[in-house]
Amino acid sequence: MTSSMKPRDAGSLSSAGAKASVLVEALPWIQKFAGETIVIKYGGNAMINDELRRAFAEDVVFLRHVGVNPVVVHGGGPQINAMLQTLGIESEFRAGQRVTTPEAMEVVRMVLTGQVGRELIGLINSHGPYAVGLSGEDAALLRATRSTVEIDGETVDLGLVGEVSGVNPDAITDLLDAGRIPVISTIAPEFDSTAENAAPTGEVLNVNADLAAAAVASALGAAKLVMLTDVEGLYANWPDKSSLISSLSTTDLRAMLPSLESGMIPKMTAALKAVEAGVPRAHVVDGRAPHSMLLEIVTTEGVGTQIVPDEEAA
Ligand SMILES: Nc1ncnc2c1ncn2[C@@H]1O[C@H](COP(=O)(O)OP(=O)(O)O)[C@@H](O)[C@H]1O
Ligand SMILES: CC(=O)N[C@@H](CCC(=O)OP(=O)(O)O)C(=O)O
Repeated sequence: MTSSMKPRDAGSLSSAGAKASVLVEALPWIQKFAGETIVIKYGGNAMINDELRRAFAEDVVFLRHVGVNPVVVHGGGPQINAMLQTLGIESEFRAGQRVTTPEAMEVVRMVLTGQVGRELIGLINSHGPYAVGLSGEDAALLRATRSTVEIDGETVDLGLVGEVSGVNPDAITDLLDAGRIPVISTIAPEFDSTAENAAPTGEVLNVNADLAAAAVASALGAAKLVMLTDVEGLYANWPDKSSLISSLSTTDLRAMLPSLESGMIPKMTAALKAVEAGVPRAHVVDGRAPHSMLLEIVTTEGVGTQIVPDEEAA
């Protein structure tokens, strides 16, 4: 060999074959979802380290480059907890949602829109001018009414917590049409009723990010809702790790809902609402594994738990 010749190691052809088969397997899925909108909920518990956050940003940009319209809805529960703790503000969760006082609300808004959202936007935009941050307050994106939860047959007040009562999809589709990637923080102005002509009260409400993502996915007619979290998916007998469910119908999920705990309550309620509103698939995937979201979308096997309409589960 001369000095300009570089040796190729013997195994490189077979490893190239394996890489090519991954790409070829992705092709029908890329074709299926090209031109479609996929709503990706990035949970605060899945943003564990820089490597994972960077991998998430790469996946989102990958999807955009193969013609999919990704819409990111982010959480930030642990990040809000850390800031509340620093400021010495107490906060508790009921049925997986934060009881939100006016004092806590200011922190929720600051952390979600000023910290967590900003960081994601920066990571995505290290690949090009794609991400634009929106809160539910921007361009009348979200409307919300006060939300309560039922615990043991009792109605529990959550304070300044909202459920989405309306979505203005134009605020998102205008950005998608311009080739951008919307990154949504789930703060929403309060309206005094769900009616179209309802008046804003002047308050802003804290909306659970899973539930907001489901409302956004339904309003956009998304092809999928993918929720990244810190477990492999939904376990039938939590915390028994051998009981991971790969697929279940909306009827089976509805039956399971009363037995669910903590963060899985809003997450599975969101999945159910999205699929019942016509989103063909909702998925929960493990955000602690790099590129899990992309694997879910572009591989045949998929990962995590998927929720499908009853007629497809049969
Ligand atoms: N049946 C279940 N299967 C999986 N996780 C469950 C289940 N029941 C409760 N959980 C809890 O739900 C958590 C995920 O919800 P949450 O903490 O709100 O995540 P995120 O911040 O990603 O929205 C898991 O970490 C787990 O502790
Ligand atoms: C009402 C309510 O609980 N809001 C959530 C909003 C953030 C969120 O949902 O974050 P994760 O997706 O990381 O859990 C909260 O205050 O923590």
